[in-house]
Amino acid sequence: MNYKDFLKKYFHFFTYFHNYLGYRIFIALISSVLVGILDGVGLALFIPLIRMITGSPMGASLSGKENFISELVLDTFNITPNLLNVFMLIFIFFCFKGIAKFFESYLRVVFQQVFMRKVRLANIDLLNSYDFQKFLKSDAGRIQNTLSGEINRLNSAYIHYFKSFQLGVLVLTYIIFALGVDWKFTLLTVFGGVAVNFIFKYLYKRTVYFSRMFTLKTHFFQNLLVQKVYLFKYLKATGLNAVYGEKLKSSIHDMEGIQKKVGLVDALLGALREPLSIVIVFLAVFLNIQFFDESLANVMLSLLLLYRAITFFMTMQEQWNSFLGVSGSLENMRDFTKELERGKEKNGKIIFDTFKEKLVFKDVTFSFTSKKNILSHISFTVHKNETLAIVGESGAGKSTMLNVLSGLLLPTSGMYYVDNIPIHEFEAQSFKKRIGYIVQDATIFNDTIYNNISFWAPKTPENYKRFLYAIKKSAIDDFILNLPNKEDTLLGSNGINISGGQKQRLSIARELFKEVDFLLLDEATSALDTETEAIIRNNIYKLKGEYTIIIIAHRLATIKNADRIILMDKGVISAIGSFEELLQCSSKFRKMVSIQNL
Ligand SMILES: Nc1ncnc2c1ncn2[C@@H]1O[C@H](COP(=O)(O)OP(=O)(O)OP(=O)(O)O)[C@@H](O)[C@H]1O
Repeated sequence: MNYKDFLKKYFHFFTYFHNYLGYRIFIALISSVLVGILDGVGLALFIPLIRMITGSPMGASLSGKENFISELVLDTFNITPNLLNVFMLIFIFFCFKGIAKFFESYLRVVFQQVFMRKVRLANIDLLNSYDFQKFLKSDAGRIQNTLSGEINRLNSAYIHYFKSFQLGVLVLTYIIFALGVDWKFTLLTVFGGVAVNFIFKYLYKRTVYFSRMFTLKTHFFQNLLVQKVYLFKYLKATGLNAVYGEKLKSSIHDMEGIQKKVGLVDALLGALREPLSIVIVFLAVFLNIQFFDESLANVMLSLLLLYRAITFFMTMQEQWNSFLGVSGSLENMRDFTKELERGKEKNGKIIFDTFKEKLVFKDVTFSFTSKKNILSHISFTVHKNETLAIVGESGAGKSTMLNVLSGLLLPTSGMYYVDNIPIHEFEAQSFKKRIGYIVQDATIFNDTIYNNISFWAPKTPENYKRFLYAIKKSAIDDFILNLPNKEDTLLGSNGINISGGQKQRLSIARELFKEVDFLLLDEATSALDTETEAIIRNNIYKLKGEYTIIIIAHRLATIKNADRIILMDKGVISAIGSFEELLQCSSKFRKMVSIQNL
């Protein structure tokens, strides 16, 4: 077993931090050990000091092994044990401890920031490259919660974990010192401590369980909250706001209930700790005097050292329980990251520069599950700058086809070629950059019109020229340039509200601002009134021949001027051709046309 496997098996929390912090974790640990040693040695030097000041019988017995630390230090540095020298030595040790403590505390904060940054950046990168199909199955509340609230709990987990570790080092240091003074008494006390820890183990387990439950409950709450904001209008308009609000409130009560339970366990641990420690120490003192016949002076000295060890041990337990209380977030984050890693989209190596010739579907089948094909054996070709429309009944597979065309979904079988190269051989991002995607719900960001369209591109003369081109092509230029603040007008919840048609034109402008080869429109104009729809439709057709356009629309008027139309029926192509050709060859199409009075 190599050291990584060993760490993984016995120190999985440690391994998690180690994955992000690497060598830094050892620097942090060494600095903790140093603080512990300097503190312990500094304190041990008080023993000769007490002896010198009091000359007490307790001090008199403190020579030889009982005094091993101070003897060692005095011998090593060849120092005459007088009051001033010992005092100076103690002072120097505590100064060194101060310096070590400073570095230890500072490094803890620095490494904590490094850890949080690395976790955040790694997960955001992974989310960027998360496969769309996997995303469809994921829980939006969980994603949101993990990357916001849960990440703060992870921060607390880091702090508590390392504090526990540092305190553990101090406990060990004092136990070693106490062992040097009176090993029998120390061992008895340590065994007692270990025995009591078994009682605490059950309580620790409960804390871990509640921590996991809390994470799950917060995912659920976030999910409800996201939907509450997203569906606000619908919920408000239908009076369902109150009912939905009750769900949210009940979720808040659930979270509160769990946190109260964590608090209860924590309070129990806190309350039990001191009485149990007293019992252990008392028993150890009793056994020691009764059976080992050690002098009370030695016991008292070990007790002094053990008192410090016990104090640190109790604080360590508190920190550890606080760590366990948030450890659910660590497990959640680890699982979340693994899930994102597993769900990484397939990525080829070929950089897609620009579209040259044709898109070819060759016997493409797509299914979400093995049970049902959503697209079955589809074959067709789209030539550069052609305008292709896809029509068909609801659920026929039109959006799925567009998702495959855009590379969001990969064929389950068959092959999709772009300029004769299989789609999965392209570097995904470079292909997707060449796509303009316009959907029914126009996407508007809370920012200025310029930023909404340029996607935060700097306002250089070149970009501004492109901006003017985009707003002109999408027929929104008059509206924007007549606003008091023109393109600097704020949109969205922080700015002005604009109509559905204006939003749609803005989102078309955003796609035209980008240098794209393809314009994919999925029911982009179906939410608009006929007049606005006609305006946008004309604008889109003005782009004919400049872009390769693929349109899904239920309104057949929208697609009348397309070069070719694909009629989908239950996942297969029922007919393909121009509007007139389909009228000739497809009774289904004729029926659709007559229903829409075209
Ligand atoms: N994420 C998914 N998981 C499983 N099945 C899905 C998923 N998305 C869509 N489907 C199924 O795929 C089929 C085709 O859906 P698709 O959205 O492509 O149809 P469509 O023709 O665009 O319909 P509409 O006109 O109503 O938008 C439907 O039966 C749908 O239930």
